[in-house]
Amino acid sequence: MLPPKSAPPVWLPWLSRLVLRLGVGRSTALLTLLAWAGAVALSQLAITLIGQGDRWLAALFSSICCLVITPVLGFACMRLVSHLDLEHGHMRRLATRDGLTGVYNRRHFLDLLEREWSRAQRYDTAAAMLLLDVDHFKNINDQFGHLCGDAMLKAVAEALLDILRQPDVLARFGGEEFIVFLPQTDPLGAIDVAERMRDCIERLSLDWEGKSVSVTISVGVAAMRPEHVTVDHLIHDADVALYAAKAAGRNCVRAGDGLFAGKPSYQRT
Ligand SMILES: Nc1nc2c(ncn2[C@@H]2O[C@H](COP(=O)(O)OP(=O)(O)OP(=O)(O)O)[C@@H](O)[C@H]2O)c(=O)[nH]1
Repeated sequence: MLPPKSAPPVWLPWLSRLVLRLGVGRSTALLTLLAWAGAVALSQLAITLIGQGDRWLAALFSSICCLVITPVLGFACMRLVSHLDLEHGHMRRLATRDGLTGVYNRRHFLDLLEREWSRAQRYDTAAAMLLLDVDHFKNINDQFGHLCGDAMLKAVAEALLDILRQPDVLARFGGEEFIVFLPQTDPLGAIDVAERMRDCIERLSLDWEGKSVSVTISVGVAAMRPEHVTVDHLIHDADVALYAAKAAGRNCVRAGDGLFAGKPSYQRT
């Protein structure tokens, strides 16, 4: 039987909140200052208590308090604060990232999207959404095993990240489905990105137990339009376009109706 886990000290949550609020540098400085103030108070106490009897002993004790206790406590504070900061980073990562691929998870993507959406609407800038689905992914699991499927999803996510610009947001939307928000991107630009992604994944090859495994993706493209009242409308348009890409035989890009304001939907030849 495992020994019962001891409860964390009561001051730890308080310290954790302090590090979150002030950051590593400022909380280390504050704690070191407190340690120094404690050491000075201790040395004053020593001078008062021992000072009348032995002045040398009092001077030695107060020097030890100031010269030894302050750096030791300061160093300990720095270690503790860095450790708490690492832990916060780890927790943040768990809350916002997909555990397998490392890209954003669906929930965090939707949070980010709300922010990006209001910014695009406020400044009246173009924006687009891509919904990508790995074709016949079940076959990869069935033929090469689930671990190979996992490795393939990681490779796909990495390849997609390589294509995107810094402000673009990529997330794993579901099992073998990814979603991308492209701020300040017009419809033609979005289709260009989608086509480059499709082409890159088609050329991607995973070496698995001596065999070369490859997949293709279908991509649905939707552009932000005045009729879109919420982000859900944009996602819905991308979903409809993705469905069209699947219906057209997969490994292709399709754009939502109305993307070109009257012009026919994009077709890959
Ligand atoms: N290895 C692995 N497989 C997953 C993961 N998430 C979902 N899948 C699998 O992805 C497969 C998706 O299958 P389907 O929804 O039938 O779609 P598909 O085979 O890709 O076919 P189309 O989408 O129609 O082209 C299922 O077999 C799921 O088990 C995952 O994290 N790892």
